Amino acid sequence: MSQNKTIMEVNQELVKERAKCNFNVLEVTHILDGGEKNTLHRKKIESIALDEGAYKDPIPEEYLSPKEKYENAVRKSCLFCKIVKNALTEFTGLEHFSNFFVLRRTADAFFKEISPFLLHLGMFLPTILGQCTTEQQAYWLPRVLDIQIIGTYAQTELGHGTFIRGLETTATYDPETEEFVLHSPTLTSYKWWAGGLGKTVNYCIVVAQLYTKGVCHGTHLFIVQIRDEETHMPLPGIKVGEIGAKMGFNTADNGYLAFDHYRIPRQNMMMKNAQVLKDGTYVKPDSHGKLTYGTMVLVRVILVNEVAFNLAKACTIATRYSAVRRQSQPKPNEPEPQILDYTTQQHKLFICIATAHALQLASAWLWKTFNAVMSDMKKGNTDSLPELHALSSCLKALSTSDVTSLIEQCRYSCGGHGYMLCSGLPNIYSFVTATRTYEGDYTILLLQTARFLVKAYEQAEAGTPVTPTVLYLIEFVSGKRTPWDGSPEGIIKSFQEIAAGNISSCVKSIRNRMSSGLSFEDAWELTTIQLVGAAEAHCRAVISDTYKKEIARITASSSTNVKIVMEQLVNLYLHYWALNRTGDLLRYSSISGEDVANLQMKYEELLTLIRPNAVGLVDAFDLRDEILHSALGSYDGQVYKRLFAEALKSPLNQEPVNETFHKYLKPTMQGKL
Ligand SMILES: CCCCCCCCCCCCCCCCCCCCC/C=C/C(=O)SCCNC(=O)CCNC(=O)[C@H](O)C(C)(C)COP(=O)(O)OP(=O)(O)OC[C@H]1O[C@@H](n2cnc3c(N)ncnc32)[C@H](O)[C@@H]1OP(=O)(O)O
Ligand SMILES: Cc1cc2nc3c(=O)[nH]c(=O)nc-3n(C[C@H](O)[C@H](O)[C@H](O)COP(=O)(O)OP(=O)(O)OC[C@H]3O[C@@H](n4cnc5c(N)ncnc54)[C@H](O)[C@@H]3O)c2cc1C
Repeated sequence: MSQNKTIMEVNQELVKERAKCNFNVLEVTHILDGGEKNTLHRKKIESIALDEGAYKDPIPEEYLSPKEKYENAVRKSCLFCKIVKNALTEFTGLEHFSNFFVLRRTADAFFKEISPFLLHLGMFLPTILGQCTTEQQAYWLPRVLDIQIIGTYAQTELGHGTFIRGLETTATYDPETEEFVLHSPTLTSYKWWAGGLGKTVNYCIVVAQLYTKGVCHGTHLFIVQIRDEETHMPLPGIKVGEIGAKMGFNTADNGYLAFDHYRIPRQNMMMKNAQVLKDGTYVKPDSHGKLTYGTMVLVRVILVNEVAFNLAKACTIATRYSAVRRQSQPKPNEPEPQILDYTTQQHKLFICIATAHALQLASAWLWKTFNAVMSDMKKGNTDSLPELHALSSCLKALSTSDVTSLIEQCRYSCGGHGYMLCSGLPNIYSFVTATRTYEGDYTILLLQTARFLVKAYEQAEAGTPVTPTVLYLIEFVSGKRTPWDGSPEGIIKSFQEIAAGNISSCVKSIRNRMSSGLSFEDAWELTTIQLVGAAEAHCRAVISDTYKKEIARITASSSTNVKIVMEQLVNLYLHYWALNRTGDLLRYSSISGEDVANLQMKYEELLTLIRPNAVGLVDAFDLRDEILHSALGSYDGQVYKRLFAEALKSPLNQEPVNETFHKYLKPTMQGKL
């Protein structure tokens, strides 16, 4: 493995673990990267960006003041841009966006939290690609890709994040001057949260209610210059600043923004889907009404990959640490075991490895689906958009929620040392927990998927065709059931039956409530707990099915031992979730109590089978130490030496006696305070 320039010798515990591993680690790395070519490309970018050590901080980030942290993050963002500029100029369209995954991964060596430029590449650029006409793109894209301007995406307001139709910022067209007048009528209409808005960006995309000829046409997108390109001073009519300290994202200068009758040229409305003509005539999009929500769909797709990567980081740290750490003495006169040998520790960690694989493969599949839908839409066909919206919504919701819990589980599995910032786990957690909220809150997105599922159920009942991911509904409404057999295919089938059963129960509840006199909205509202459950069950079935099929497809030409360990992980994922949902299985499938006991036995066997390969499996994520930022998870496993070295960096350790002794402690102890 291309591991890092380690200055310490590798801990013998890890040497032994690596010797035990029975599969070719590099082959698994290629699977996770999507092929050997991608691995080589990734390593090349990582080398360009990291080999010279430019990412290193003179003082550890955590000991800087908030202002210094931010300034350091801007310095490093500019440096990172300079280093990877060639990779940016290779970019020619949305279909190449996956190139940025490699940059994103590499950037983690530079930032323990996040770059203030994240939104520039993560949302400003894709919105220009997705929402601008060809002429607009020709004007904006070169400036964006060359970082001549820096932008962000300002949609959320102080008063509304979820309910986009409730946004209050207005953009009123003035045909006299051919300009839009942007205005923030209330405090709750202030834009709030956009990353980089506080101090970094000079442009942003603003989502505002469009008024022309006295009529409101709903939310539309506008490119707005907010700061002078020379002086960086906010332009007249703009009020902008930073929103303050947060649980994480503290180097992202999330900001607020308000407009006082601020004018922008007509051409700055993003006009790919709807237009305002010079005289103020509004030209409606002739296809799907929600096309202006396109960037959110893209970013939801990207986030599945993002959290899979972060989970890979967390479980690399926790698994390597668990191989080094020894604790307790279950058998008298025998050495303390590695904590990785405890079955409960394996239960905490191996599901993390399997989930990182499942989500990595599901995200690659979703990315392909996204590109296929985009290509249909270029030809004017928006038929597959509702399914993409339903899929990206539930996959974003479930993956961010699962990964948030599993990263916390990785921290628990590292005991007290996991609580240290230098373990790397708190930063990973505080970054990932936000993904559950932003780009569409968990509950909201699952309810969007539920809308789609309820409609699909009604179509299946009516005998009209349904889309591929809900084909299982046809069997369900026909009354056909598959007897429980405990095979991987059988478990996936039962997950589909759970999903179908849950959707069917929701439909019944809504109908019953409506027949007792409630409106559809009220009946829906009272059923939302079940609807969220149904969407979650559907998504679990989709992830499980995709994971199993993708592994079978990709490993068809792999070596035997790689095939075996990959299949063990798929089975572990399926058994874990089957055991987690025994209530649903008993309700919707033909599983018996004895079958549940067999599932448990099989699950515990899988843990034992995976155990010798655990360190090899996390090595296969091929995460350089620079990217992990972890005293517990480095490739050399020198956990204690690294923890001590980190402790010595604390500012409190730079002097033998702190001045508080003379000011407060001594007077207190001597009764003189
Ligand atoms: C070189 C630089 C150096 C620096 C290095 C940096 C690193 C390198 C960069 C690498 C970049 C790559 C990585 C990128 C990572 C990305 C991270 C980005 C970080 C982002 C930070 C956060 C940003 C944000 O949060 S932006 C704000 C997001 N806000 C939301 O998501 C709001 C959620 N709300 C909604 O989506 C909607 O309002 C909703 C869905 C709740 C309801 O909308 P509605 O208008 O009320 O609609 P409704 O009536 O309910 O439904 C009508 C109808 O429409 C359908 N619908 C809804 N939405 C969509 C949609 N999006 N698409 C299609 N259809 C949709 C809905 O289903 C209904 O259909 P029917 O049932 O058929 O009627
Ligand atoms: C770190 C971070 C970065 C962000 N970056 C950006 C950015 O760059 N640009 C940007 O525009 N925005 C950004 N956001 C904002 C983000 O998109 C919103 O916070 C998010 O969409 C949730 O909206 P909200 O905050 O209004 O929550 P709310 O909608 O107020 O949600 C609060 C609670 O109410 C529940 N709820 C709300 N409506 C319903 C309903 N209809 N049914 C059932 N329950 C409901 C939710 O489930 C949630 O539990 C960022 C947020 C964070 C945390």
